[in-house]
Amino acid sequence: MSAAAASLPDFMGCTIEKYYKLIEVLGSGSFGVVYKAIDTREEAGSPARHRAVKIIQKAGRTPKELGVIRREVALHSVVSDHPNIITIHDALDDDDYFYIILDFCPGGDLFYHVTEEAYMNNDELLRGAFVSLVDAVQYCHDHKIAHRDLKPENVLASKDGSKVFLADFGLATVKRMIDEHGSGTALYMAPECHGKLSGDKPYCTRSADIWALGVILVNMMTGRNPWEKASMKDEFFAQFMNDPDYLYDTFALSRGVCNILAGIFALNPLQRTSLCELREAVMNLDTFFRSDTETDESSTTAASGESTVGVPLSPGLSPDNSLSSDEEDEDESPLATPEGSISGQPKNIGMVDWKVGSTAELLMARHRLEEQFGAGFY
Ligand SMILES: Nc1ncnc2c1ncn2[C@@H]1O[C@H](COP(=O)(O)OP(=O)(O)OP(=O)(O)O)[C@@H](O)[C@H]1O
Repeated sequence: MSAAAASLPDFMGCTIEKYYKLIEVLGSGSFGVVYKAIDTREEAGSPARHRAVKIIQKAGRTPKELGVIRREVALHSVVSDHPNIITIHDALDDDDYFYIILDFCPGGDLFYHVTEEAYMNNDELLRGAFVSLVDAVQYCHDHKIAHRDLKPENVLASKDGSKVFLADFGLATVKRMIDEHGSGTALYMAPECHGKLSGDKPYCTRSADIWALGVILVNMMTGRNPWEKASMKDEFFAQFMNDPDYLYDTFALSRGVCNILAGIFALNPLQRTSLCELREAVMNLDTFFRSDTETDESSTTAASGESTVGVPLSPGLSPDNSLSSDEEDEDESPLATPEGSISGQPKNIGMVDWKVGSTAELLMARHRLEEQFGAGFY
């Protein structure tokens, strides 16, 4: 049981905002507990009948931390109409809790499907799911939002793993460049996010998202991690840096996908494959996996079909996935305090103030300025 789950009362059987009856605990994370709910307005059998309700306690959080939660909901709301991003239907709060009403996703998260090896040696399932994820991230970037914590645990999936839905915008930002190092989940962080390799310089949040997609692709193809941390102190990453064939030699992957990975894992973020290029390359790829012929010709570890190469998967390693991010001090986004949202009875605090209001205006203003003066002016 997570700390959040332990400190929250049992909401089972409660009805939130007159309509959402909580019927089952789906899981808990660092900050809240997620229930399956029935929307009592919907007929039995309607796809909209089931919802997920995430409940986050306010007690013990600073105003800044509460602002981070509101920002998460606000940024998620901006992109939640994409088919591969989990939909937020409502965001409510009362004196004590936030209640975030989401699409119910019955298939668990991508981490589960990766551990079940759902995508291994299944080119079309993998291609469809991975490209959907790329599309979701592209949609975020088109709306000036970088996710910053892309990992299989933050992607929900359909039961067969063919459909994926990006979730958990807790670290998302509208900043293109950021100088906050070490924020995210180490396994998925690009070298420049750790700071050392790039001299602690500010880095591009969207390029870092692309790197994380590369690690997720390795997870989906192999059920393993390529390294624990993209740092020269990491034995596997150091091997990758010294040998361009490291991934090809380690895993039973096709030459084609290793070339794609080489573009994603470019050390220089400016040389990293763009999302458009990545999508196109994956769509045009013959196969992700090493063919028998290719395997016969190779005398590598990968050729033996060995599944203990690379780094094993380990869930939930997000030591820096913190609510107390210093980013809030300088966040340019005026999202922190939607009027009237903190006190009083549970009510709809969200979609008008947060979605159509300041966030959207800010993003649109940025978009116009970028069109006028070019990207990167801020
Ligand atoms: N929309 C949803 N539909 C179905 N299950 C969900 C949904 N959202 C979350 N869950 C389930 O609830 C669990 C907890 O989700 P939550 O977002 O609180 O935490 P997390 O992502 O595991 O952790 P953290 O917030 O610490 O990153 C998830 O692992 C998932 O199994």
